[in-house]
Amino acid sequence: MVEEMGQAIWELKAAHYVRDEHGGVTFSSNHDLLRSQAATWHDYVSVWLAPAAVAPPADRIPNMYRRELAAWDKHAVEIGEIVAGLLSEGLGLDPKRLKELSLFETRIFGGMFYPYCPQPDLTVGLSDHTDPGVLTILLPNQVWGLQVMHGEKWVDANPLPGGLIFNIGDFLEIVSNGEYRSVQHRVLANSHKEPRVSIVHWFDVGNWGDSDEHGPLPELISQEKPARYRRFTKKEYVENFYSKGLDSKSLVEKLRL
Ligand SMILES: O=C(O)CCC(=O)C(=O)O
Ligand SMILES: [Fe+2]
Repeated sequence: MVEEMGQAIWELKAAHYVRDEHGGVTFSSNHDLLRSQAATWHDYVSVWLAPAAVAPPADRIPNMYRRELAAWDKHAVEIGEIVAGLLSEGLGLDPKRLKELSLFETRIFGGMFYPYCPQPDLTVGLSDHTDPGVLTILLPNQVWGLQVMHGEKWVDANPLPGGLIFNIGDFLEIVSNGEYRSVQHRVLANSHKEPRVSIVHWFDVGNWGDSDEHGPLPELISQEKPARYRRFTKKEYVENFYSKGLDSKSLVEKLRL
């Protein structure tokens, strides 16, 4: 479906081409184009799925993938909740703790489309970044290109057929007081003739007023393990993300004590 949208006729793309990143359905080329220092080699479809206040009316979602998207979202929520339970337990907390904090209430679907790039040494497909939210689920096709930073080195994250990849985001790193680390990753410009396609589900905090604060969970802070990050407001979080390209400093670096 993302591949179809990527290859779609220009009229369809143009109907959804917007650079507003705060809700609804968008189609854009190089989604952080106006914020980053250099252009990268991808097209991008996104749909805000929840909360309802930012989700588009159903008829704004292109007909060609309305049903598939709803089905995929349902599965992504199921698996996201299972993983959230395991992540809570991994912190020694009640399995429902992260969910009850409304950490998984905002969901954004992203369809990343990386067409063949004739000069892949001149740019990347997607700049080096950490995901700002809580958890990301990736479902890539079999065209290779994703890399993660391991130690000081970029390592290929080769796709397994049908395999899902879960990324910890900055938010979860902070809430877990650094027990989980957000992973730095990037996508190389696609040198294969076939397009690289990756389906992305970002889970983020819902139900969060402008002046409410989040920070390391109090039960994870002790004399032996003092807070590693300061608390922050929604305003700070949103401004940090939207004032820069993907390629510059993450929130984690700014909040580290
Ligand atoms: O294309 C991919 O597999 C990764 C996409 C990604 O990292 C992102 O959109 O945040
Ligand atoms: Fe990412």
